[in-house]
Amino acid sequence: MAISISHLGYKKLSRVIFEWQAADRASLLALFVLMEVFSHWLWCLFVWWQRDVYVSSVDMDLLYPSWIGVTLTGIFFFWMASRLSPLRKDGHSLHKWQAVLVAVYSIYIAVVILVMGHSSLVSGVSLVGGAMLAMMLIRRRYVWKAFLGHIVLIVVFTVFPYFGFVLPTLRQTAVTNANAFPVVTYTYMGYSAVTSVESSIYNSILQNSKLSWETLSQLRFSSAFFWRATHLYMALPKAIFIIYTFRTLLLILDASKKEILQHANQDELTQLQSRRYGLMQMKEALIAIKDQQDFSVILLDLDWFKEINDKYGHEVGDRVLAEVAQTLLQSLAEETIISRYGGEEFLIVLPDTKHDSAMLIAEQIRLSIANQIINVEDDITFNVTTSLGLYTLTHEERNCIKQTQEILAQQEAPHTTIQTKKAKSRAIKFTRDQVNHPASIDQPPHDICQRLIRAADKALYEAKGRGRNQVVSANEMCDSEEGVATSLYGT
Ligand SMILES: Nc1nc2c(ncn2[C@@H]2O[C@H](COP(=O)(O)OP(=O)(O)OP(=O)(O)O)[C@@H](O)[C@H]2O)c(=O)[nH]1
Repeated sequence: MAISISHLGYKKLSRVIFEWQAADRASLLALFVLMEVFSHWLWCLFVWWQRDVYVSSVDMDLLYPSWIGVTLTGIFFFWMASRLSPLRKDGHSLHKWQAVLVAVYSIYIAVVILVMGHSSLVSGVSLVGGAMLAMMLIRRRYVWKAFLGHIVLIVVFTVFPYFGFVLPTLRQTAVTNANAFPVVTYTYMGYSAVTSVESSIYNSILQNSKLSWETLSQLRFSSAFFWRATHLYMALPKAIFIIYTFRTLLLILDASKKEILQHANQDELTQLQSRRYGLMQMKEALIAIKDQQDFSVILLDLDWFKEINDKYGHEVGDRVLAEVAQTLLQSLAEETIISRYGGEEFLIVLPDTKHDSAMLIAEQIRLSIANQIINVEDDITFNVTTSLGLYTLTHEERNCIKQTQEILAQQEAPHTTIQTKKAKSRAIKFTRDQVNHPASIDQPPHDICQRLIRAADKALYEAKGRGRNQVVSANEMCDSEEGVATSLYGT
C-alpha cells in the first residue's frame, strides 16, 4: 500500500482509506476477496481433515476439484492485488483490471453459492453486501453491471433443475432417516423434513431436559447442523465486515457534512456566522417572536477602513476585522445573532429587544470597539471607530402588518371588516408581495429581513453623513421624516 498505516488510529485509518487513489482501493478490494477465498480454502481443508465424519454430508468427489478451483482463484487474486498498486497512473489499464476483478469475483461467488447449496444467507450477503463493498472501493459502473449479471446467474441456477439439468453441489441431499440421530440427509430438505431434523436434534441434545456435553459433541455428526454452521461461516464474517465498513463510511459522511455546513455557515476570517446563515437565523427569530416582543436590528460598519488597508496592508485589515468580531462576540449576549454581512459590515440581530435597550447596546458596542487598541508592531498602535444604524420593529408595527395582511386577504373575500385608514395605507404596500405569494397570514412578509436591514442601512448611511463614530436610529429618523417609513413599507 502507498501509505504506512501502522501509526494511524481507527477513525484516521478509515478516512485515509477513502482518500486513497483508485488503484490502491482496487488492490484493497482484491485483498478482501483474497481473505474470503482463503476462508473457503480453510473450509475445504477442514472437511478433508474430518472426511470420516462428513463423508455422509459432503460429496467428497466434488470436494477435491472445488478445492483446486478455490486455490487457483486465490492465486489469481493474490497476483492481482500485487499488480494493481503500481498501476496508479495508468487509468485505462486500471479500469480494465477493475472490470476483470469484479467479473472473476462475481463468477467465483456464483459458483460458491451453487456448490454450497442455496442458502439465502450466503447468497443475500454476497449479492447485496459484496456489491456495496465493491461500490465503495472501485468503479461503480462495473459493480452495477456485475450485480445485474449476478442476479441473472442466480435466476439461471435456480431454474436449471426444472429443465432437467443436474447442477453440481457439495451437499449430500436426501433425507434417509430423519428420526435417527445423528441424522443422515441426502436431499434438499422441505419444510417438514427440516422440522423433523430440528426436533430430533433438540431431543438428542436435551436428554432428560438437561444439556449433555456428550450429545452436544454429537451435533457435529448432524448434516443439518454442519451445513448451517457452514453457511454461517461463509456469510457472517463477510456481513459483519461489510456493515462495519458501511458504518465507517457513514461516520465519514457525517463528519464531512458537518465540515461543509460549518464552511457554509461560518465566515472563515472572523469566525462569525456567514451572511446567508445570519439571514436565515434572523428570519427564524422573526417567526419565533412572541406577540408583545420588539425586534431590533443593527448594521455596523468600520470607519475609514480603506485607509487602514492602504496604510498598514490587507493583513492588518484582516486582523482588525477578526478583533472587532471577537469584541462583538464578547460584549453581546449569547442569543444575539451576529454575522459578517459584507466586507467590513456586520449585522447584529437582537430578538426581544426594545428600541431604547437596543440603542444602549449599540452605544456600548461602539465604545468597546473605539477603546480597543490594535497593535501593528510593538511601537505602532491605532484605534478604529464604527458607525451603527439601528432599527426596531415594534410589536405595534407587527400587529399593523398582520392586520393589513388580513385586510388584503379579506379583500379577496366578498365581506370585508372595517379597518382604520392609517393602518391600511401604511401596511398595504408592505404586504402587497405577501398577497402575491400567499403563504399564511401568520407568517411575516417573505422579504421582511431585507426591509428591516434596509431601514438600518439608511440609519447607518445617516451616521456616516453626520461624521461617523456614532449610532443613529431609523425609528427616530422615521418620526422626523417620511424617507425611512417609505423604504420600510414601500417596495
Ligand atoms: N483587509 C480586508 N479588507 C477588506 C475586506 N473586505 C473589504 N475590505 C476593504 O474594505 C474597504 C471598504 O472601503 P469603503 O467601502 O470605501 O469604506 P471605508 O473606507 O470604511 O469608508 P467609510 O465606510 O465611508 O467610513 C475596501 O478597501 C475593501 O477592499 C477584507 O476581508 N479584508
